[in-house]
Amino acid sequence: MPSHAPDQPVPTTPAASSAAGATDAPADAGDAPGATDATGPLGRERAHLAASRAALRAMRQDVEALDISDVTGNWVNAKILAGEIEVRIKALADLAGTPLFFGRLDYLHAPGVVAAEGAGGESFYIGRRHVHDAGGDPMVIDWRAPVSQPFYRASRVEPMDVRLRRRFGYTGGDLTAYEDEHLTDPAEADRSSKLLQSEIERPRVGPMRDIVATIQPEQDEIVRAGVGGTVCVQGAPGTGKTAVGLHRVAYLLYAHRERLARTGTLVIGPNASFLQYIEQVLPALGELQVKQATVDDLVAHVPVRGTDTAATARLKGDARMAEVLRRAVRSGISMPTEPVVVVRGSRRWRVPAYELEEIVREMADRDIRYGAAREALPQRIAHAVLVQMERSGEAPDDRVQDAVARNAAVKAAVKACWPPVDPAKTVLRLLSDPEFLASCADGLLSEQEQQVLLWAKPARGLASAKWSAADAVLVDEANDLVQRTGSLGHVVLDEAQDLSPMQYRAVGRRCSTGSATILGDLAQGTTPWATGSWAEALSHLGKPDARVEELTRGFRVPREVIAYASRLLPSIAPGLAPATSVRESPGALYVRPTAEDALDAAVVAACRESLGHEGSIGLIAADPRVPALAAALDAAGLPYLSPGEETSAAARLTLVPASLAKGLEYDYVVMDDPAAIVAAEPDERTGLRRLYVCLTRAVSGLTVLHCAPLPAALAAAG
Ligand SMILES: Nc1ncnc2c1ncn2[C@@H]1O[C@H](COP(=O)(O)OP(=O)(O)OP(=O)(O)O)[C@@H](O)[C@H]1O
Repeated sequence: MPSHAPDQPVPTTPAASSAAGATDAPADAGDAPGATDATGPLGRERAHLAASRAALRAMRQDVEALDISDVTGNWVNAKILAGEIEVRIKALADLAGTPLFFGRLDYLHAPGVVAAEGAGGESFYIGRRHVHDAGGDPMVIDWRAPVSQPFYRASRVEPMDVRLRRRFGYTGGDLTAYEDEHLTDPAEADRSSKLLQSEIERPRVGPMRDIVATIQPEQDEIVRAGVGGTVCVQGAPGTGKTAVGLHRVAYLLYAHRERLARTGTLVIGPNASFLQYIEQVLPALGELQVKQATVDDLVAHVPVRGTDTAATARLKGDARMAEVLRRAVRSGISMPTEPVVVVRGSRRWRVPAYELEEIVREMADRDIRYGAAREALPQRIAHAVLVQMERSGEAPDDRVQDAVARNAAVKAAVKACWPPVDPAKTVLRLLSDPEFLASCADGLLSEQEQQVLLWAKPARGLASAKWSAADAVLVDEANDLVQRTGSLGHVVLDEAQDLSPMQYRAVGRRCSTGSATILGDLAQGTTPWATGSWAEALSHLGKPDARVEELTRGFRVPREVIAYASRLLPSIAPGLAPATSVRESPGALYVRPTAEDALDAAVVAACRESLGHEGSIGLIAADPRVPALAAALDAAGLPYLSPGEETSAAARLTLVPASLAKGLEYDYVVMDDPAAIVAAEPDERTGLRRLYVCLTRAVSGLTVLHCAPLPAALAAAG
């Protein structure tokens, strides 16, 4: 694949930079290739970039100039329209430093036209958003459009009617290089892309960025999977799961904008600092409306002030709790023993107990929410009264039925046989009242398990209850039993391996009529209830038929580092294959034993050393070690950030507690004592998994400092 950089050095081999660009002017340039910047192929591409920028500015000015005073009849409509215009103006903002296009496709034939002798192919520039000129002709095509797809998928084996695929290289905001592939030219050798490689190897600073210019074919298959189906992606660290999930939302919003704008989309991540790390990816792709939340945010019906032991939390997250809660919510249902007598004027209407029982039993047998059944019952009883009225020659209408449904006797009967339920109070009672719990858990939970569930100090009321995070999930389930939770159009669930069955259910009801993208790595499961298989997780989510895909090519972790971390795999996830690394640099890996009293100083020295390199530095340590290391950094005068705070060229060092490292990445990682990271977890397997997560955060280099012996798997061989 030839690369070109007529005016500036780019990361290509001398052989690669010598040729084809000069003979391969853009298809629309018409004249012969020129030698100078302004008239040569690069010059013409730059001219197209400048013209596209101007066109985008004009598009934005057109929207800004819109006068809506005449078209909106009322204040509310005007507000809504003004809001939409504001969103559009923001989406059209030409983000400084973000290239407007990153690729070009020259088709052999006009898309959609059957091959015809001499038919002129069209040329398309592929970018982050659609740009058109004053006449409406496209200057840049959105990467999500069907016509852009071959940019990601076409190959020599299947060129997809593409004659030329061109990738552009930028330095800052300037177009400085391009690289061509002539997919139908049998004489051209297949070579890996230098621009792609340099993008992958690029040092990391700041929040996560989009990968729209370099999405790989196996990733693109997932990104463009249909909106109707749920996709589950198992992938080793750094294989691009998060990136793929975010680009998939952007793709779906493009392909099904109206439907998803109505139903909504949501990205669920493990914690607030992770969400901060990824929050700029979708806006950079022009998508400003996607909500982000943690699972805890979704179920925040009660204030969480308490904690559970691992055993209690695991049991509260067990799928059997769903049935315990169902019984608890419905525990008040009882069969009527008295008739209902409705007095209207001089007449009394009597619905006998056996008829009421039939109505209640039918409601109880039907799969409708407790609250919906409660609302329907008065109408059903009123209907029974109306039938009697009709039989006796009256002709009651709907208003009469409504009046009967509101009658005090009917209300009292409903209250007695189908009492109102407060979800939080129901859970509170379950966790505080041994007899109530025993009656709801009969045959489901052993006596011992019931003991584990009960609060040591029963709560007196909602205000004093010390709810834990797992309790809040139970309240969410109870809520849904009473009133159906609204479903969004699409939900992306990242780091999905860590959820409990009850948490999967909570996420599942938020996409019950939509679809989901489930992303995770079984080897990175660090909760006591982490899932053992995707089939199990998907069935709890209510999506048992989801397609499971695997990504194995790692874009983050260099070869030597991933090989070192993968030594842990046989003990933490025996079935999983280690990831490969597409990074060319093997990475720097140092493992340094240190005396215990010299550890802090050695860590500070390693941070200083790493700061000598370009890019971000993450100092990862067991949570209990963080205060001591913070003090050591302070004493050494090394400023540092917390996870979630944005790294910049000026502030590049982040002190990361091991529990927050998941999903993040740093150019250089300094790891404090691995044994302490393992020891901070409730059991060894979880500890080794946490260590695996921490070891796989490095993009360019990893320095491990240890005073305690390394875990056996790491110390062994190599
Ligand atoms: N096609 C690609 N081109 C360039 N960079 C990529 C590509 N795919 C992934 N990356 C980069 O690789 C890094 C890892 O990606 P990401 O965080 O999405 O991986 P992950 O599988 O979610 O990792 P983890 O399991 O650790 O959470 C990111 O910096 C991402 O931008």
